[in-house]
Amino acid sequence: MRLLVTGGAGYVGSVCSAVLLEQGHDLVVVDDLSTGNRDAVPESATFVEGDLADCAVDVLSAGVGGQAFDGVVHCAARSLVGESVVDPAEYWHGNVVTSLRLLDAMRATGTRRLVFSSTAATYGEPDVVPIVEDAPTRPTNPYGATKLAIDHAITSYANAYGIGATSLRYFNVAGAYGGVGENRIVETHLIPLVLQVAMGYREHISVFGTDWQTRDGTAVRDYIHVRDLAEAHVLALESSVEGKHRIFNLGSGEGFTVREVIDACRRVTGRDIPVVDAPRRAGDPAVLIASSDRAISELGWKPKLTELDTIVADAWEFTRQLGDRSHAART
Ligand SMILES: NC(=O)c1ccc[n+]([C@@H]2O[C@H](COP(=O)([O-])OP(=O)(O)OC[C@H]3O[C@@H](n4cnc5c(N)ncnc54)[C@H](O)[C@@H]3O)[C@@H](O)[C@H]2O)c1
Ligand SMILES: O=c1ccn([C@@H]2O[C@H](COP(=O)(O)OP(=O)(O)O[C@H]3O[C@H](CO)[C@H](O)[C@H](O)[C@H]3O)[C@@H](O)[C@H]2O)c(=O)[nH]1
Repeated sequence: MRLLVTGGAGYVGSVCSAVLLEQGHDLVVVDDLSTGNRDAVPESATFVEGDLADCAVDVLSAGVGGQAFDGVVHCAARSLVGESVVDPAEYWHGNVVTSLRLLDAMRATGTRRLVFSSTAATYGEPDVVPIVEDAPTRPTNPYGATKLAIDHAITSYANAYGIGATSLRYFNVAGAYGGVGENRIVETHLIPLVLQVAMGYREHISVFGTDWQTRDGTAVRDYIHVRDLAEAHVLALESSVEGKHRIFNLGSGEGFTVREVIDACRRVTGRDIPVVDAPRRAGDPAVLIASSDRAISELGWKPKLTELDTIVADAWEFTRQLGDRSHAART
């Protein structure tokens, strides 16, 4: 297929691009490099630097390479929970308006397949874990609200205009693949931050909240390897059904506390990782664990790299290889 990957210079988008290229697809990547890295885009993809909100129609109208597109993998977004609380306009415009422009461009150009990076943040604080796709959606921050709004728009566009769409609700993505991993200018995610401590770029890791109702008082998350995640995108594109919007949760189905993740990082790196207990972070739910049963049965998805130590080991390998070239080493 000839595919457009939005946000393909970002963490998830660049790994998805690498895996789609391995499967023989032809790719154009659009990214404004607001949080992505140009060198994360695979060499064999055509790269267009620009804001998707401005260039979606031009790119999809066969503006690059002169050929129509079969589908879009839409990863581009603003995705920092805390920032979305402080600056929601950036999120409603950057995520919702931009995605509507993309949907309109798909409609105008007859582009039939869409895979969208949705999130566990659409559910908010769950009543029951593991979380199934029919669980109530009550996002606790503007980031999750914008992603839910886009999911609703996609449902309407799919039903009315015949797009075959899939929203993949990722839980906590981690690990690395093909030389690409987490290397953001502003890093807020637990595993890359802990590994930065192991590298000596930070003095300690802060544990946000030690009084949650969990086995050790710290918050529980479901970590999914980015390689397994990318595979779900391939399956979703291949099985797309015109006029239908499907939603799938993607996680490993097992929850780990913040302290358990730090212990895994100590095991894998063999390094000292000092910890400082800190207050809860605004907007954080206590426990998020996915039920991925629907993706397994309907998409035929088979996550293979589900061990936490494997996920951390791949992230560590990437972090070490990147070394002084990382944003963390330079700040
Ligand atoms: N990382 C996670 O744990 C996680 C979990 C759930 C959902 N998601 C979603 O997955 C997607 C990718 O996340 P990520 O962790 O790779 O983030 P990221 O910040 O590494 O990647 C996002 C990319 O999109 C680009 N971008 C943003 N706005 C753009 C625009 N208007 N035009 C063009 N490019 C634009 C950025 O430059 C960046 O390269 C996001 O949609 C995010 O909401 C991520
Ligand atoms: O320095 C830190 C960073 C994080 N945490 C804790 O570690 C856990 C995981 O935090 P992350 O920031 O790594 O990930 P989140 O669970 O906040 O969010 C991620 O997963 C969500 C879905 O589960 C959303 O999709 C979101 O986009 C994505 O960043 C949370 O309890 C957080 O409070 C710390 O204790 N210290």
